[in-house]
Amino acid sequence: MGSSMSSSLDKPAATPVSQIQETISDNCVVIFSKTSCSYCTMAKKLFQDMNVNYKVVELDMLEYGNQFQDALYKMTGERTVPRIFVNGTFIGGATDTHKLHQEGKLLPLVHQCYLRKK
Ligand SMILES: N[C@@H](CCC(=O)N[C@@H](CS)C(=O)NCC(=O)O)C(=O)O
Ligand code: FES
Repeated sequence: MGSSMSSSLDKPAATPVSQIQETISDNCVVIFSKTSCSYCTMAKKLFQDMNVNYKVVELDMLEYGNQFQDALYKMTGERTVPRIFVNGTFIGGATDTHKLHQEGKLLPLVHQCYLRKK
């Protein structure tokens, strides 16, 4: 499963927003998470159960994680975790993502991204 940490995210966050934008354009599914957060674990499990690869950024493992949370606040209106992006777009937190999945809308978004990258 794609759960490796990016070293490019583990340095002074001069432009955290652009680093986040790069990460979400490089990966179909990105979960900004904390290792201590069970909502985050549930969100990861949702994608695992769908056999969908995701990139996870564990903000509590990054020296500048706080700055990334500030950037996520600017981009999404909340600095809570998880913050989940699919196909380059913010889809919400854990609750929103589970709801999208229940409505059958999550997998189509992931597939759109796969098709785009072919
Ligand atoms: N309904 C939101 C709840 C998000 C939330 O409250 N997250 C808490 C942890 S479970 C949080 O981010 N607290 C602030 C922090 O960790 O910086 C979701 O499903 O994502
Ligand atoms: S579930 Fe409590 S920190 Fe996220």
